[in-house]
Amino acid sequence: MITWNNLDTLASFKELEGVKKVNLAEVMAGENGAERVKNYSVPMAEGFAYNFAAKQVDDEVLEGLKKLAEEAQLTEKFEALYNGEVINTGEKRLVLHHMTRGQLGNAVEADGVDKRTFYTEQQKKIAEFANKVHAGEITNGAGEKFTTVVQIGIGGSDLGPRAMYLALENWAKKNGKFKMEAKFISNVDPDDAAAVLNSIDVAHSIFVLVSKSGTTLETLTNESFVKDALKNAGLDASKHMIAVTSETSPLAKSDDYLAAFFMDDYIGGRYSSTSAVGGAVLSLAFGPEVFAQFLDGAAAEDKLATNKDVMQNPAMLDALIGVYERNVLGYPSTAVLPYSQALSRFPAHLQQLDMESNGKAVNRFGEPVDYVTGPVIFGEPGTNGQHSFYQLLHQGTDIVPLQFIGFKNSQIGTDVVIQDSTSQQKLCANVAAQIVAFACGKADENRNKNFEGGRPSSIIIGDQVTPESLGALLAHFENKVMFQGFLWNVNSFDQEGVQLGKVLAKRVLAHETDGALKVFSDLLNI
Ligand SMILES: O=P(O)(O)OC[C@H]1O[C@H](O)[C@H](O)[C@@H](O)[C@@H]1O
Repeated sequence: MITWNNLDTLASFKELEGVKKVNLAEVMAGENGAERVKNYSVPMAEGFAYNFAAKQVDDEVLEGLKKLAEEAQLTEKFEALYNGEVINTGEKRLVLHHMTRGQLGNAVEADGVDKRTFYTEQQKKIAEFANKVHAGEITNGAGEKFTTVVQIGIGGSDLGPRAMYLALENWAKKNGKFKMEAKFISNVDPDDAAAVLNSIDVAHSIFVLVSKSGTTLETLTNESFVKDALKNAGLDASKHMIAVTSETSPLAKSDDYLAAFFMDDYIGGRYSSTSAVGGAVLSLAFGPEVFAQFLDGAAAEDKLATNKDVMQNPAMLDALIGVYERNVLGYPSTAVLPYSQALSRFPAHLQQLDMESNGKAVNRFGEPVDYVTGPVIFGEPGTNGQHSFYQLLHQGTDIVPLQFIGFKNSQIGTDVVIQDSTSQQKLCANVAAQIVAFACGKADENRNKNFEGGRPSSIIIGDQVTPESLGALLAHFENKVMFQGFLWNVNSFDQEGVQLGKVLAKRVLAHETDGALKVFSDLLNI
């Protein structure tokens, strides 16, 4: 029997609050620290390891976290989720994104169909379509091959696919898998669509309109923007556009598209990179085989997340340490710091994934909770971040837990030796140095130059950003966020908090305003 309880009602949580806090600077110093780095590491899929040596935990805290995982029934809740229970209580929906990349539990039937069959059929259709585009069997009106794919979408219909495309672009070019360049239009700022349209050859571009609901103002506006551009170029828009949406959306019934591919309400936007939402653009850009490899990596990581043993379940451990930092140590935010240029937009994707999922002040039954939930997530790739906001991370008044991601190898492989080391070695040297600098600090008589240390971080270390490893990394964070939602007893799968602003914006555009809204509207010349 699963019971959904608030974090502060769990005996194991109360016990954890009483456990002696770890002095990170102390435990990370000397031989002891070296031992921790060797031992506090959990294998992940696709050659990754999650190393938490520099987190503010010890064996006693870990014991407490294991008890918490058990009492909060994390494994059982995940099991219920992938077996098709209505986990999204706010919207009364199942949560099935894991099914887009594998089958963890039972077959799930919903809306009269087997869901796994539905998702794989969509993938097959996308693969066939992409292969035909690449083979020149599906062409523009003049019978010429498409060379560019442009995704139009926002939020979950943009961030994940864009981050994944950028992560694999150079890998694909290097490995002979690059089929088409991809561009993305998301913002309703007209400069976004205009700039993208100016940068491409519209006559040889295929546009993927992505909107699960089919009602998102920004996306529909940008669709019209693009259709206008196609018309102005004397082109038939319906020969240049495909749609990815849910079967119940208004877009699903339209004849305006060359083809339509479907996801459904059981795949949250921010969890949709492995569905048709990521599938269409990534299959067109790199070929369906690459997209399938990406799904394999995600599936492998999902499997690990089913493990009952916390020490063999990196996503669960990461989640538990995060909750410990948030609710016991009281740290307000988390920085995600990939030391990889390929992951330049990965932090932006994680911002939505994490903050839209767990930025909640009521539990899954709609009752207010008496504890803090999701942290503020931000990040930039290293080393760029080091020359930007690391000052605050090292010496600011807030302690910000850090999640480093590092790779032994670059993607392109071109490198130079300057001052006896390659750029890749310099990159990796920096991440190693940062972990120790944050954890251990350095005493100095000059207070201004003093580093307290005690600033916790973890690192996920991998070989290279490849389709498989990227899939695994994505699934790790999706599962981490899910487990944290279980611990906080919030519904991680709805996002009511984004509605009010949308409603008020509509009122502004309809000139139905008064008070502050009216004055702001006037100030902005609407
Ligand atoms: O895919 P769509 O239905 O167009 O939704 C796009 C995005 O907009 C909404 O406002 C939500 O906050 C996001 O979760 C969603 O991903």
